[in-house]
Amino acid sequence: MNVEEMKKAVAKEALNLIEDEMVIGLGTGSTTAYFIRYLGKLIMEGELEEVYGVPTSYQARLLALEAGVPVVSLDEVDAIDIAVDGADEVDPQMNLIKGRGAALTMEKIIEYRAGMFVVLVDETKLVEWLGQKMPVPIEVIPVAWRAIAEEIEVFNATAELRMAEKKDGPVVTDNGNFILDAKFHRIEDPLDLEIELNNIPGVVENGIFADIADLVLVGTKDGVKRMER
Ligand SMILES: O=C(CO)[C@H](O)[C@H](O)COP(=O)(O)O
Repeated sequence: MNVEEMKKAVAKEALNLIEDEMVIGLGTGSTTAYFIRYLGKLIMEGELEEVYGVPTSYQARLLALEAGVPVVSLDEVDAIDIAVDGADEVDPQMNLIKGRGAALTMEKIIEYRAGMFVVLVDETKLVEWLGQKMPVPIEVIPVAWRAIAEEIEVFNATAELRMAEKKDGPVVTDNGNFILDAKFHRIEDPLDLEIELNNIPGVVENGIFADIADLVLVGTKDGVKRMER
């Protein structure tokens, strides 16, 4: 199985958790994109009824509309039954780094609120400790980016302003903010760092998702494996 097949396998596995009348948080990224497409297919075929998606980004919203998943926004629902999303790193305690797609703030709001948060990854995302491969994305108020980058150095880390690829200048998030990518040597205490980073004035949210995932479906060469609490 190659990485793309692993992503498809976990996306299909996650469909087993979906029932009629559920409100589903729809994550962002290439793995969740498979899930959204498969979900749309089940809805279009009449296999699932009265399910609604709450998108975590414009990407998720557009995909859901294209796939035939009815979308509602967070302020229209009383509760979110389940949220399904990808991740950039997963440690053995199921702490995550997310935000390569710059959607971390809405992702965290929706996933925190969900009755169950399911993470879909391929085995390349598994790490021994957070920060092993990926920087921590931090969404910041634009004018504060430099001040916050300097504050982050206190944590013995370096922060870079994320630049856009098909636009001149920095990436601007769905919320109109900038992203700093902060490289830490080794994150010993993810929950503590998550809280500390959010205490810096001007930080909107950061991409450490400590202690929030309920189930991680891992696509491996030998099939889908589960990590759960
Ligand atoms: O956090 C995210 C977007 O903000 C994504 O879920 C994360 O980057 C994983 O994406 P992919 O499934 O494409 O590897």
